[in-house]
Parts: sequence; structure tokens; C-alpha cells
Amino acid sequence: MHAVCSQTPDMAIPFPHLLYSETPPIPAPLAPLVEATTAPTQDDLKRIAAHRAVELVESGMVLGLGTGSTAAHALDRIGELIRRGTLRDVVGIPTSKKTEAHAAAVGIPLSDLHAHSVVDLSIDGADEVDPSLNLVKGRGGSLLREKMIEGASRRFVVIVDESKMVPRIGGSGLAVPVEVIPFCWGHTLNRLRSLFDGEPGFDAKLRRAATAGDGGQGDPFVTDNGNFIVDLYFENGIHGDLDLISDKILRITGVVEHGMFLGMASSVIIAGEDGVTVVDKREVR
Ligand SMILES: O=C(CO)[C@H](O)[C@H](O)COP(=O)(O)O
Repeated sequence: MHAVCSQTPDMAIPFPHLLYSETPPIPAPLAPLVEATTAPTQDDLKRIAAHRAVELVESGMVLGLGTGSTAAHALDRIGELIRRGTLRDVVGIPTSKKTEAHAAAVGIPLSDLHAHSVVDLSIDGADEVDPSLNLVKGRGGSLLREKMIEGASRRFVVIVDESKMVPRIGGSGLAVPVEVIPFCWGHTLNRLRSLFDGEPGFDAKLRRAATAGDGGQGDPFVTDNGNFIVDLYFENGIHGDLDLISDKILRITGVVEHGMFLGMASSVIIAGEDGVTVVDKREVR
């Protein structure tokens, strides 16, 4: 722990009864998504979920463009449909600089929340999804812009492969990210740690930029907003009232936002080896 303030330091789908199908409003995919004879890879499943979500995109829409390897498939598909002339007059609001560059490269016209304070449809991936459609997002580091844009959306559709479904968020052994300002980040980290004092197996760590050979002690990872990320680790997931826990985290001065997206998803599209399941917010607790 740094004492000095420094600015540079395969599970079953649990909702089979909620499965419904939609009538595709757009032409079929240009090429087969998966060779029929081989089992789909995880990336195939991500693409299948993404293409299913893009079926919801209509001409004239303002779109929230997600970040990550699953959302990237949606960007490619939207770009493809724009180039074919199937989609017209759509604009996309990117949730990260990486997405901005990708969207521009595939020909999606870009905008922002200044010009469009209401977004028609956002499509994005997630790191974890619980049975109530609460999410963990931000392991790619884009949680703040994602939460702003997806929170401004009439409809927020989450796209995942089935490995992202968990009984309890924070329980997959991976981090729940919290974006913090660089100033005195160690102090903010300690305050986050004391919030979860007594939680068995809890840990909080500053995220470092991935640099080969530095033993994980390299420069801090810096978000698109110039902030740092503190990753929270829970041994058995986050227990208790998630809204209350969210409020407690956000009340710490120095915290900008966290990666729990509670009650925000309108629906989740889950691609698995046995097919696609769509779970709608209205059908869960
Ligand atoms: O929240 C995110 C980025 O901040 C991503 O949506 C999340 O990490 C999922 O990524 P992937 O689709 O690559 O698994």
C-alpha cells in the first residue's frame, strides 16, 4: 500500500421459461455465422448475440455504442448494414475512445450526448449478469462513459455469451471496478477497503496497465477520462442490498463511478451452445 498521495503510481442458462423469439425486421446475415459442423467458439457466441441485438436497430435511431469484444461485433454489423443502405440516418454515441475509432472505421456516423441527450438504443456487453439482470461492467475500463450513455437510453440491450451469467455479481472471481480520481488514490482505495472490512476474502487493488515483464507493478491503468481504476475482489460475490452498497461506494469522495449497473438493462441476449435466450427486464424481479 502506498502511503503517499501520488498521481503517478459453463453454466446452464437460468431462464429457459423466459425465452421468446422476435421477428427479424432486417435481412438475414450476409454469411453463415458458424460452420454447422463445428461447435461455436466463445467469439462465435458473442457475434451471434451481437447480431441478434442489431436486429433491433432501425433507420433514424440514435445508438449507444458499447465497448469490448462482444460490442465490437455489433459495431461491425451496424457498419455493414449502413454500407449496404439497409440502415439510414443512424448516429452512434461511442462509450470509449477505442469504440469511437472502431465505429469511424466501419462507417458509423458519430455524435455525443451534447447533441443527443436521449439515446434510442444502446447495445453493449457485460462482464457478469445476475438473474435480476444486474450487471458488472468496466473490466475494459470504460464504465463511466458506458453508464452515462446507457443510463440516457430508452432501451439498453446487453449482449453476452452464456459464460457471463452468474448467480450473484462479483462472484466469478474477477473484479468489480471502481473509477477513482488519481489524486490520493491510495486514500480512496483504503476507504473502499474499509467499506468491506470483515468480508471474507475481500481485496482491493489499483489496476495497473498491462506491460509485459513488469510483474504487475507498472504504471496505473488510466481511463479515457484520465482517472484510475480500483478493482474490488469478493470471494463469494457481493452480499447484501446492492443499491445500498452502490450508494456507500459513491459517497466516498474521490470515487467517480463503479461498475455495478443495477436495474439498467432493458433486456439481455444470451448466446449459448443450445441457442439464443432473450431475458426481458419486465419478466424478472
Ligand atoms: O464493460 C465493458 C468494457 O468496459 C465490456 O462490455 C465488458 O468488459 C465485456 O467485454 P467483452 O465483451 O470483451 O467480454
